[in-house]
Amino acid sequence: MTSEYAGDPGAAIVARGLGKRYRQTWALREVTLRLPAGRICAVIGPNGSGKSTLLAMAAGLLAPTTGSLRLFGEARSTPATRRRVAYVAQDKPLFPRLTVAETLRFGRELNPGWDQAVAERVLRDVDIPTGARISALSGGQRTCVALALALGKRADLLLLDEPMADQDPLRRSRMMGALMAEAAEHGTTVVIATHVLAELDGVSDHLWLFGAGRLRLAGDTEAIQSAHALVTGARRDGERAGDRASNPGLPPELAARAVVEARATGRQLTALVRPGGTELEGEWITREPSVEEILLGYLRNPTAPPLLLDGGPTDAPEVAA
Ligand SMILES: Nc1ncnc2c1ncn2[C@@H]1O[C@H](COP(=O)(O)OP(=O)(O)OP(=O)(O)O)[C@@H](O)[C@H]1O
Repeated sequence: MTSEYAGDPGAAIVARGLGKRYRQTWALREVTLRLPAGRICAVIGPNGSGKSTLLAMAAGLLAPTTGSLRLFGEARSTPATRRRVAYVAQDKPLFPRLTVAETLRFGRELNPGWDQAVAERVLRDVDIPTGARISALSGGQRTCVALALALGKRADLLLLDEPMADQDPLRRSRMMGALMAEAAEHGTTVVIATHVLAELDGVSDHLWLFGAGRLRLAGDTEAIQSAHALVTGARRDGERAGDRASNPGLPPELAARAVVEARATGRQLTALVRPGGTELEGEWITREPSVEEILLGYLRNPTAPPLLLDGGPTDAPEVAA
């Protein structure tokens, strides 16, 4: 085992050539990424693109078919690593017969570093009475209890699979606020799978976008933003917008770049491109796109060229870890 890879404690997650196959179907293929500790990483992708599979492998609940996955430089499924990780699964399994208070007591007994005050504060923030039975809570309220359990564990890495999907807008914003405050105070790394793109701006500082089991976009959010430009201009006669990188309908100065997506609205052409090549001449207006605009561009065009800025270890062992 190479020491550089195994001893990369500055990285919360390092994956190399990671893949997961269910019978004949690959849920995830050839994923190589590195998430520095302390980051808030959003995991985006259409239904079935492999997000939950990645999180479940990181949580030590699924074994990779290929490649390796390490947390804080260590094998992901050792007891020591598991203690550093809290995972909120999509279905948020809780014991329905227990009360909220009994559920927290359970959390305290299982976790040596348990922080009762944090768990109680999260529940108070969203008005969940600790005397209520889990079976009497709504789906959204149960999610809050699952998040309180995860935060009370005081883990170094929080893996959250669509935690806000069943929250009303007010509770969603309160939960995100509580989560971000806790993460900032303790330097916790958070990996959060979500479909809610609008709420990522200013929250996540790292992004992974998956499509059909492959990583399509990965890296620091600011680096991804500065690697794209949103270009708007008037269509010329005979041009038509399409959504392929090699779009013959694009003006030559745009077609020469990596085009993520191009769309026409009336006489106007808007294209999400990667900067490079010659300066754009003529009446083009260029600006930096928002994170949401970039993600939507990649989601709308599944054939857009991938941009993988995470790098990854170069001398990592090939064995599954
Ligand atoms: N236990 C399983 N057995 C067989 N196939 C599975 C299993 N779990 C997931 N898959 C398949 O693996 C692929 C990835 O699924 P995964 O749940 O990771 O996607 P996802 O991006 O989390 O989707 P969603 O946004 O709907 O939660 C899908 O094609 C899914 O059908």
